[in-house]
Amino acid sequence: MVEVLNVSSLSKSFGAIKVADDLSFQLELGECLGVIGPNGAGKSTLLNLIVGLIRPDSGRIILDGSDITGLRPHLRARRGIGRAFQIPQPFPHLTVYENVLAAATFAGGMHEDAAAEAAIEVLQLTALFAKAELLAGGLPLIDRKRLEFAKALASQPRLILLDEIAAGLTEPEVARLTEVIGGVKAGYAMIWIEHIPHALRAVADRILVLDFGRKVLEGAPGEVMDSPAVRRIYMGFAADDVA
Ligand SMILES: Nc1ncnc2c1ncn2[C@@H]1O[C@H](COP(=O)(O)OP(=O)(O)OP(=O)(O)O)[C@@H](O)[C@H]1O
Repeated sequence: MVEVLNVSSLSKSFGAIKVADDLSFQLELGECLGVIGPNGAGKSTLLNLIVGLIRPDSGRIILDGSDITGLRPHLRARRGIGRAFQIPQPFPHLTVYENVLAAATFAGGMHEDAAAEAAIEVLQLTALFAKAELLAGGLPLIDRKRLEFAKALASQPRLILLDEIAAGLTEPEVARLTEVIGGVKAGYAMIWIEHIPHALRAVADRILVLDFGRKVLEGAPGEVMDSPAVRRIYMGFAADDVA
């Protein structure tokens, strides 16, 4: 087992609001940690703490054995943290290939042939190869989501952070995106915030439940999703709604 991320006793408050409250968890290579919790629970804040956009009040973040708690965001990115957002933001006037190539070059620090090879490999992994020459701005939402994920992969990450990447997709599209994410996860450590329970069930190895910045529960997806407390309090639906 290779530990990629170790978060210990991470705390952060904005004024009187605790957005991270003594959070600790670990993540190994090939593992996907799903993160759920109600609106305002601190899920995006956790990712912002990990990428360095927000500094914690206390606690430590260790990536691949090195303490990155004090590092600035661009230096953390260089250590191998890639992020994909809910709203994809490709360069619309560049092709799909050029977008991924730009990520491999500028975020991944690769040059010429190596960047081109990496871009092609990522396009294949994300089922975008056939669309490589299309302009990113004209893609349907599912392909823009794939491209968002492809750009994160092209940045040569060890740790991939996914922030509600499946939001806004139809059911069949969620399944297609989930297949892509599940297909590559063995090579990375992943944290995936998502409000779609069955997407997390399909890919996540563990699920961490946040509320008011606190870890309420962490465990196997079935166990966590089937917990009456999670169904009622944190996800706002009744037991029978979960597939
Ligand atoms: N920069 C900031 N300054 C002050 N308060 C903030 C800041 N960023 C986040 N917050 C507050 O921290 C709390 C947690 O926000 P966060 O976006 O992390 O929640 P979330 O779990 O991701 O919610 P959602 O599911 O709605 O995206 C919220 O109350 C939010 O208003």
